[in-house]
Amino acid sequence: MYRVDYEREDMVIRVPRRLVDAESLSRFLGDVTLRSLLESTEHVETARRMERQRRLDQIPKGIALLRNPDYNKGTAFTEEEKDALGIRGLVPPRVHTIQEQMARVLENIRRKPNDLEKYIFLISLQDRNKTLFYRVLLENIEELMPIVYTPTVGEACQEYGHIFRRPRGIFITPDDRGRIVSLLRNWPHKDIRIIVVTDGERILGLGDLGADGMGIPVGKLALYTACAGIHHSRTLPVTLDVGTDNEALLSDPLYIGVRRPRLRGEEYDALVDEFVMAVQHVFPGALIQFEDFANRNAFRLLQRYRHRVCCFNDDMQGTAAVTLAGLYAALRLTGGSLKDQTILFVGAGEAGLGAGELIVSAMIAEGALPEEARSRCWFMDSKGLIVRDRDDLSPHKRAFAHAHPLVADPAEAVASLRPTALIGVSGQPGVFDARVLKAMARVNDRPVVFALSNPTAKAECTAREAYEHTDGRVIFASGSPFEPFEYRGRTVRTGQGNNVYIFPGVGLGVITSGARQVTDEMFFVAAKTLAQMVLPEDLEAGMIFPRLSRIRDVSLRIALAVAHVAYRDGLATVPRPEDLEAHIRSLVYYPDYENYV
Ligand SMILES: O=C([O-])CC(=O)C(=O)O
Ligand SMILES: [Mg+2]
Repeated sequence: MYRVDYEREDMVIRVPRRLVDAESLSRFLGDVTLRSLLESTEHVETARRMERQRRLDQIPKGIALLRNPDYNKGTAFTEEEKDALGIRGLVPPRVHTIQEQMARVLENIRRKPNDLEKYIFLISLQDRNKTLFYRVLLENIEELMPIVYTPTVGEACQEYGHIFRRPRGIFITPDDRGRIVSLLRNWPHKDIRIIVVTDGERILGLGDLGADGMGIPVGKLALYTACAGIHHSRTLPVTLDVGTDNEALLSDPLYIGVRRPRLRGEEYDALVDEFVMAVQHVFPGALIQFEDFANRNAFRLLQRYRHRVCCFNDDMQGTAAVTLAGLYAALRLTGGSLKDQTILFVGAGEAGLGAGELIVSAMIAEGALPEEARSRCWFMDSKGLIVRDRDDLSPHKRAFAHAHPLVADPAEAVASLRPTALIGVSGQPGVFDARVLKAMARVNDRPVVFALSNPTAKAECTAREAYEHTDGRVIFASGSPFEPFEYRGRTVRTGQGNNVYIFPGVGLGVITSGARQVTDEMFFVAAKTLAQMVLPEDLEAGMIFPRLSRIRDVSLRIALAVAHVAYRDGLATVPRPEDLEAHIRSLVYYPDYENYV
C-alpha cells in the first residue's frame, strides 16, 4: 500500500501486487501526479524512478526548453542537464550559479537610462526565465519594487501598446460573451488560486487606460509571488476589455484593446457576471481580486459578489487596511487611541470610503459607539466638505455627511475640524499645499499626513514638502515611494502606505485556508498585524511601515492572522493543519532552480 502526497492531501492508494514495474504502475495511477511517496512497501524505488521519469518527460527539450520561461535556466543548466535535455551546444559552455546570473541582471538594469527601460528589461526577463526574475525581485525588492510596481508600472501602462512585446494574462472582450469558460480554459495552468482582474477604467490615479491597464494585474501578481511566495503558476492576470473612453487611446494606432467606447449598464454587468461564474467553473475557489475599477462599478461589484464568491476589492479593502495600519503605527508614536482621532480624507472615492468604513469598525472595536466613530471621519470631494446639507451625495458618501457648513478649501477644513490625521486619496497632486500642511502643523504636535494617491506624480504632496511645512514634525507616508532626502542634517526615509503590504498576505491566508469568502475582519487583523510589525527603530526614524526587505515575513504573519479568522469564523474549506504556521511556510515558494535530472 502506498501513501501518496498528492498536492495538499494525503491520499492512500491501494495498488494491486501484480503492478511491480514502473510502467504498469504509471498506467494504473493515470493522471495522479506522484510528488512524493511517504510510506510504502516494495514499490518505493520503482515509484521514485517513475516520478523522476515523469518529471523529465514534462520538461521541454532542446531549443523549446530555452524558450520556455517556466523551465529555462539560461546559463545555469548543469552538464548533466545539457545532455539529458538536448541543449548541449545551444547554451554557452560556462555554467553560472543563480547568484552570478543575478549579478548580471542587476548590472543590466542599472545600466538602463530610465525606469521605463528597466521595466521593459525586467518584464522581458520574466518572459525568459521566471525563476531568475522572481529571485532577483525577491532579493532586491527595495530597488526593484518601484520598477515592477508603482510608480513605473503606471508609466508602463500609459505606454503599454508602444512597449508591448509578449502577451501576458487573459483579455476578455464583449464579443466573448457566451465563451468565457473556454477562454479561461486556454490558460496553460490549471491550478489557479489567485486572479487579479481589472477593467482598466481607473488605473492608479491615471484614469481610463483601457486594455493597457493589463500592466496592473501583471504587476500585482508578480508581487504575490515575490512578497508572499505564491507560485506564479497559480496566478492569473485578467483584463475585461470593455472598451475605453480615452480618446487618445482610441486614436492611437498602437493601442492594444478593443476600439469602442466603454460597455455600460446591463451588458457590462452581464459580462462581469459571466466572468465571475466562469471562474467558479474553471478555477473553483480561486480568489478574485478586483483592481482599479472606477468608483461607478467598484462599490457595486464588491457588494454583489463579496458574499457569493471568494473575492475582494484591493483599492477599497487593501488600501483601507494599509491606511488603518499606518494610523495604528502613528499612534505608537503619538500615544492616544484610534477612537479619539479626527480624520479628514481628501478624496471620497473607493480608497477613502473603504478606509473610512474600516476605521469606523476599528473604532467601534475599541468601544466607540457607531455614530461617534462615524462622526470622527470627515471627507472632502471635488465639491468640498461632505456635509448634511449637500444633496448631491451617493449613499456611500452620505454615510459620512455630518452637520457643518460647506467648506471648499482643505486648509479651511483643517482649521475648522482640527483633524489629527489628514489622508490624501484624491489623485490630485499638490492638493496638500503649504497652507494645508501648515494648518495641520498648527493644530497638532505630530500631524499625521498620508499622501496615498498613486503613482508618485499624483501624490497630494511630496515627502519633502510634508517635512518642510511642518517643521519636520509630520508623521508621513505615501502610496508610492519617495527617494530619501536630507532634512536638517539627517537623511529622512518615509514609509510607503501601499496595499502591497496587505494583499499578498491576505491572499496567502485565504488560499491556504481555502476561505470561501474574504471578510472585513480579515483586513482588520491584517492591519493590526502590519502595525505590530513596525520596529521601534523604524518608528524612531519616522517610518510607520516595515522595511520592504521584510515583506515576506510581514506577508506570512498576515497570512497566519487571516487564516486564523477563516478557521475561527467557519469560512475555511481546507482542514486545519496541526501547525498552521509550519503549514503556510511549507506552501511558500522560494525561487530556485530545480534539478531536472
Ligand atoms: O497599485 C498601487 O500602487 C496601489 C493601488 O492599488 C492603486 O493605487 O490603485
Ligand atoms: Mg489599485
